[in-house]
Amino acid sequence: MTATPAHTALWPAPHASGAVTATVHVPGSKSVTNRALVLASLAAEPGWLRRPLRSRDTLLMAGALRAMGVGIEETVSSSSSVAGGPGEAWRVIPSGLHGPATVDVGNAGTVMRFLPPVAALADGPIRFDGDPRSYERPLTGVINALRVLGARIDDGGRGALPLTVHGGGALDGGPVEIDASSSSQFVSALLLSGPRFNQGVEVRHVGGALPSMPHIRMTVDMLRSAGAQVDTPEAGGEPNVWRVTPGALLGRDLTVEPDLSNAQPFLAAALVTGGTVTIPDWPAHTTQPGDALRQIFTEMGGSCELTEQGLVFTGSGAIHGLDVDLSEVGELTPGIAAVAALADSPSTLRGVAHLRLHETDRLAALTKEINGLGGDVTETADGLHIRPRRLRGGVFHTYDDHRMATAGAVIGLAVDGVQIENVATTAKTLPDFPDLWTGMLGN
Ligand SMILES: O=C(O)C1=C[C@@H](OP(=O)(O)O)[C@@H](O)[C@H](O)C1
Ligand SMILES: C=C(OP(=O)(O)O)C(=O)O
Repeated sequence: MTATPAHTALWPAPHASGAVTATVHVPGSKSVTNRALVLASLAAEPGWLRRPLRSRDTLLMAGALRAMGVGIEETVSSSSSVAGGPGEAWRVIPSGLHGPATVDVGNAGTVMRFLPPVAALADGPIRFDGDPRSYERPLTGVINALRVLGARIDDGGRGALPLTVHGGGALDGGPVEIDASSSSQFVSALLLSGPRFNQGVEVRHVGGALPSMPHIRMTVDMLRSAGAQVDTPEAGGEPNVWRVTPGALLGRDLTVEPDLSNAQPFLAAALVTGGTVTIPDWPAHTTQPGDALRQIFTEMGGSCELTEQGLVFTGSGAIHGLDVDLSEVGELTPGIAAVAALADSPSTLRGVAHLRLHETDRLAALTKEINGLGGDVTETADGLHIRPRRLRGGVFHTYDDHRMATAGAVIGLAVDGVQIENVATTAKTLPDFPDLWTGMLGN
């Protein structure tokens, strides 16, 4: 969070007049789409990406890879006879990566962390720049590791963006120690390009607790599906050590799962209004952290069932507070905080100090904006205490954070007169949010 922003456009968050009943088709996962784009670009043969997420973060990723020479062709198929069914499909055609090129990372953690290792494999200079907030987000783990692995990087001594990676067409690779306690994306970044390093890579995390472990498991799973050999702590290896063997990556035909973290506000709508929301294509098995919502929102008063139609989530009308460690699923915090502010008992959200360095300082932003509506939230060293109180309408600022906007919309269902400042910031991962939201409410 920075200083209170000037009001840009205000979006009146719709108030729910009763229990919501809806089926919501949630677009593809940001985290899967951006990993798939990187892996397909590093592969030895072309691949397909079906039902990719089309949002600011994924278009920035595609644009950056194109700038380095990768072919990404966007096609739309209306035929269900095409493998993967109707919808959008991207054909990714790898080629020799090269500079000079400029990469706009926006404020996408996946782009600013996953692509410097790719750039180190390119031939020529690749300049990275982005939104002002991207300069403040941690990157030293990736920069220092790449230097140890043989890359030349000019970051003006900042340890942050903007920077230039002077790619030499190949990278030695080998063992490296990093402190990834500020972002799991440091580990994912090094592993994703690891098969293409001459010696592969051995990443050893040293430092405080590692957040967002499901996202690291997603990286490992997707690498293995592309033919990479990865040794992990889970597979009987050393704790906090991951090894990727050098080797060619396969071109895949991958259909992207719905983004379960973006399903969160819609599930919250069922919980908050005592209604029922169905999310089609909810995967039976997934590494996405959003799958934890089945348990978390059940503990908060709902119930759910995985059916042929998808995940059917039903609210009971009651909303309970909870005491929960969210370190594995940090990106769910804003949505959980919004529901907790409407609950019948207090909540403690723990294990998420690193959210201070996300799109905005999410702990400060949630505290300020919920309290601005009459709430009683205090920050702790690693999270939030939320004591529910009757809330009133008012402006809910978003600080260019998509998950602040969707959290405000959840509160608006129950509290009349909430106005979301800059709802368009949801374009980072869910450009259709306002339409999906009003559609869900039958407007
Ligand atoms: O690898 C990924 O796709 C992500 C990892 C997490 O980052 P942090 O570990 O920095 O929280 C998560 O919060 C982010 O939204 C997406
Ligand atoms: C933290 C998030 O994004 P990023 O990938 O930019 O880190 C998020 O989407 O909640």
